[in-house]
Amino acid sequence: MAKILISDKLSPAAVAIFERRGLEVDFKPGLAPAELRAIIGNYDGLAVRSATKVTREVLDAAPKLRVVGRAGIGVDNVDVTSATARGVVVMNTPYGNAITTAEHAIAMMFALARQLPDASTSTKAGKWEKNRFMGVELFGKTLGLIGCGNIGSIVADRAVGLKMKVVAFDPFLSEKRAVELGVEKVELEELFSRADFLTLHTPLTEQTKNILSRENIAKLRRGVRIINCARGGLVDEAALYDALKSGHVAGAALDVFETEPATDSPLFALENVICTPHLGAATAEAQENVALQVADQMADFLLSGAVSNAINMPSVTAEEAPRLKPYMELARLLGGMAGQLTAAGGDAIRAIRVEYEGHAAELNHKPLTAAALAGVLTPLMGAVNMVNAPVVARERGIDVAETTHERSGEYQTLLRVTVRTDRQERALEGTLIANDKPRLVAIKGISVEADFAPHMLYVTNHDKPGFIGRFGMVLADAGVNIATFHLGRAAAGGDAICLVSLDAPLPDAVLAEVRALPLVVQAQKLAF
Ligand SMILES: NC(=O)c1ccc[n+]([C@@H]2O[C@H](COP(=O)([O-])OP(=O)(O)OC[C@H]3O[C@@H](n4cnc5c(N)ncnc54)[C@H](O)[C@@H]3O)[C@@H](O)[C@H]2O)c1
Ligand SMILES: O=C(O)[C@H](O)COP(=O)(O)O
Repeated sequence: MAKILISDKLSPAAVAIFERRGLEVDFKPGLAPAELRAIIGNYDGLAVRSATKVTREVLDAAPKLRVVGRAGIGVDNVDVTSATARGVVVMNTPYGNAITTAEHAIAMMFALARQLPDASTSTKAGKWEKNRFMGVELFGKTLGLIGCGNIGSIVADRAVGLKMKVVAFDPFLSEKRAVELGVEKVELEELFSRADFLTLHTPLTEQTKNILSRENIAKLRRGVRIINCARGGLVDEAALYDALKSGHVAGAALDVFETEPATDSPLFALENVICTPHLGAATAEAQENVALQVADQMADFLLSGAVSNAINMPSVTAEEAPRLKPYMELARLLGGMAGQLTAAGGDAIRAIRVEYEGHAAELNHKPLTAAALAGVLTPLMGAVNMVNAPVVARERGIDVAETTHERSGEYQTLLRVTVRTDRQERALEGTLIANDKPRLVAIKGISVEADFAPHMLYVTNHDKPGFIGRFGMVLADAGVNIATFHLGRAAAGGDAICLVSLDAPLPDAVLAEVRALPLVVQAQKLAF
């Protein structure tokens, strides 16, 4: 039974889902990094929020780990590159806390406009400072939105409802979508010069890091108020401090910080700064949403292979997972055979092409191609799986192509995996028999129908009398039992193929004898 570790404070709903889905789950929020490293080796799945740092060291200590589920949006606490390299799927819940976070940004904007936290503190202290807390209206003001994805769009919608003008900078926002949202798409410089309020809703990336740098803060309209409910690191905190002190920035509301937990910061001393401890997603509704969603996604993946909201793998819906399963196996086996034969030749792979014909052409072929790549690359590079295979192929400079052919030939459904090296091109074709049983149907264009078996021997030879008898005798003399025997040839007297399945692995000495037989061109053991 697959085992899950929950290492952050997820809603108990997640535990209930895992248990209902028949998975073993340990709920251990607040583990120190060393404690996490000490136990992570026992788990197939790790569910986190933002507190757990899923570093390379954690992943190194997790040989069984297949999936990291982030109950939330930002995955900057997960080393996705290392996870991908180790074949671990990383998934998040991209919508579950978006409304809640957008509402927090709007709440922060109101709080800034009316200085609510300080006004509340002062009133509770028995002061009645009616003149001290003069606010500003939001009506008619311009809100500058940096990042207009899920959360930014919801913020825009609410701001439009408040009769604000919204200008947005987001390189991936289309004009059409901007019109639908009622926002004006602008360049960053224009946003800087127009915004009365500025709110950030981008992930933290190389491009967005310090997007509000000292230089950019200086370009902002005097008296601007800044809201950051996205990520610390988007704003240069030292520069913000100076701009708040000088009055260039009238106020800032920060939910996120360069270093978290943020327990000490010069910004805390400023009156015109409002801070919350990364509470953007902290509502009962959002936490229930993300916990349920991440638990279901992780359980789907571990139990059926369905993949949703993965950062590093193509999606497979729960409906298509059972249909794709036998095709994944076929793709893996064809790729595995091509990989073993190529590895034996010792040549570097230049290109891999995966073709889909007939029924196979109608399938979601991205995960199938990933399975075929994993099959090809594993014999050459060790543990490669569907998650890391596309990256491994890209890193090795291997061209990967996918082609679909709607027409079907002799078979109603067919996969063809072709591996090209500098010396040769080798294509393997396979189909599914009775809908789910993988069968090899051709090698290098030569028809040869065979089931895949754990131990096989592949021989290419010249099609001349005498080969089959001598070959059979070598195996018989060595006490090697042939389970199935399949022959194919390009033309009478031409290139021929012999594929046998064996009850046990072929001893190397016997393989050497087969290779030494007259008419044999190549002989190679295969294992599946
Ligand atoms: N405070 C919290 O508790 C909390 C909660 C949820 C999410 N978040 C943060 O909010 C961020 C946004 O979440 P989302 O769901 O809207 O993500 P999203 O992916 O839907 O939207 C992000 C948007 O940023 C845009 N973008 C990327 N690079 C940009 C750049 N250089 N300049 C301008 N725009 C750029 C993208 O095009 C995209 O539209 C997340 O990455 C997460 O870090 C924080
Ligand atoms: O990216 C997110 O979803 C938010 O930052 C929420 O983080 P949290 O789950 O730690 O509250």
